[in-house]
Amino acid sequence: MSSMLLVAPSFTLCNLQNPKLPKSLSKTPPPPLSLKPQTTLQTLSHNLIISGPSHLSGHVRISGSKNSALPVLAAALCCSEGGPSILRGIPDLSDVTTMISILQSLGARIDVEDGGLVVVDAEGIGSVEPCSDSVGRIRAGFFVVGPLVGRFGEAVMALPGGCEIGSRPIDLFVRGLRALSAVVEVRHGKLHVCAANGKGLIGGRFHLDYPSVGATETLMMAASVANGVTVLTNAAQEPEVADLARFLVASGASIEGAGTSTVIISGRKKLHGTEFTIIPGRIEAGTFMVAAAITRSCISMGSHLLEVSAISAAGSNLQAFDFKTCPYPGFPTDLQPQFMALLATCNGAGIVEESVFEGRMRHVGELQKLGAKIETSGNSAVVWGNGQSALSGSHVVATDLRAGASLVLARMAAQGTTEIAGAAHIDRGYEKLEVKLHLLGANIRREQQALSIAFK
Ligand SMILES: CC(=O)N[C@H]1[C@@H](OP(=O)(O)OP(=O)(O)OC[C@H]2O[C@@H](n3ccc(=O)[nH]c3=O)[C@H](O)[C@@H]2O)O[C@H](CO)[C@@H](O)[C@@H]1O
Ligand SMILES: C=C(OP(=O)(O)O)C(=O)O
Repeated sequence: MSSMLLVAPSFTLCNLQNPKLPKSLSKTPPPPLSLKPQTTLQTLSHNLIISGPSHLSGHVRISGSKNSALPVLAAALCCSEGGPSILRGIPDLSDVTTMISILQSLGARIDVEDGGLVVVDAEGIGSVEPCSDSVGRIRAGFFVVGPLVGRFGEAVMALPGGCEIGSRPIDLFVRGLRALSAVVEVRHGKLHVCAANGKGLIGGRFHLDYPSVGATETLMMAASVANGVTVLTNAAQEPEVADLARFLVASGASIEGAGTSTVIISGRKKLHGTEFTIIPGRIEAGTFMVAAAITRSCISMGSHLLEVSAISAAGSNLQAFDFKTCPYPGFPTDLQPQFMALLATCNGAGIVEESVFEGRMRHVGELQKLGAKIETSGNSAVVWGNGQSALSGSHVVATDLRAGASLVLARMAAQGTTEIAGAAHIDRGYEKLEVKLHLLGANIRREQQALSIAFK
């Protein structure tokens, strides 16, 4: 039916000469398009309903780090002997569930217990092609290419997903794997990676043009189960990179310098299962610090590693500040939207520069709907803060994980009751955010609505 509709206008033009209709076409007008839905998809939309302004008090427990849990789960694929990897502090996040389904699609056996315990038995995995749908949902799904090609000499990967905050290419992964002697080709939209000699990867030197977290982690995993020594320069220095190295070393790898810009990995053919506890989430901790500051409250924080840590307190008269996001040890891009929300409630103008991701300003429009005075130019923004009463209620939409967090924070400072749609983005990286905020005194609840989407 659609091809007839497309052909019809051009036929009108040809018809002026000597119309010769192909047999498959006729001059009979097509039947009117049926508006009757043929397929209906039922899904749940998650909204957060927040009444503000809130005042917080009490203690919050920070969960394990998403960006540590995801690569450590991927790295468990390197462990081919000596029992399973017993991982503690793994947060209950939808990204973790997706990563677990990726490992299961490869044949890993996984037990998820209460309290953040996940046991991964990757000894008998029987596939080198993880579920494309799951890999396409999260950025870290792609990281399994490192363990797979390192251990089996082969991997077939769909392209990764993750927060839509820029183009997020994978060129550094590809060039890095090539430096370890892999052959990388794209066929039918998938990346086919194999060790050139048909056996395993061979260590090599690789300089990252940019200190990419994911590329550094992926290459560290691949090099841990390669032959020979690998040297990575201009490597990412994030604490999560160092945490991954701690896991790999506990599993038998030899890695020096992780957490600095030069990482030296001496490949070992086999890694073994181990017990490991991941670090708490510094981005979640930072988000709760902003929660305290934006509501001019005082809270304390603890985690599975440190029972009581810093008290976060804030006076009522906060002055604006400037910041620029950069790779570690610079200001983390994953806290930029939350701190932008805080700036909207400070006094004076603050300049925000986003240097890590070229598309991480999508929260600006939503913060503006809440009354924030923000002007953007490319990847910079000026926020004119106007004290705590600057924000008021409006329905807004979370477009990605940290954008969602910034809207929750801004809404807690704002007057009135409204909803934030798209809470599923927040669930990717925060464990029960609304429950934790509610326990601290925020007036916040989740509403699930059944949505029917009709396809014709
Ligand atoms: C699962 C995980 O750990 N996610 C984190 C990780 O993402 P991720 O590992 O994707 O972030 P990267 O450090 O790789 O990305 C930083 C910059 O490098 C660019 N780039 C990256 C790879 C590449 O091959 N080519 C390239 O140009 C990206 O487009 C981006 O502009 O680090 C980011 C930066 O701290 C965080 O925001 C993410 O929360
Ligand atoms: C960008 C983020 O995550 P990811 O890299 O998993 O998309 C984030 O955690 O803010």
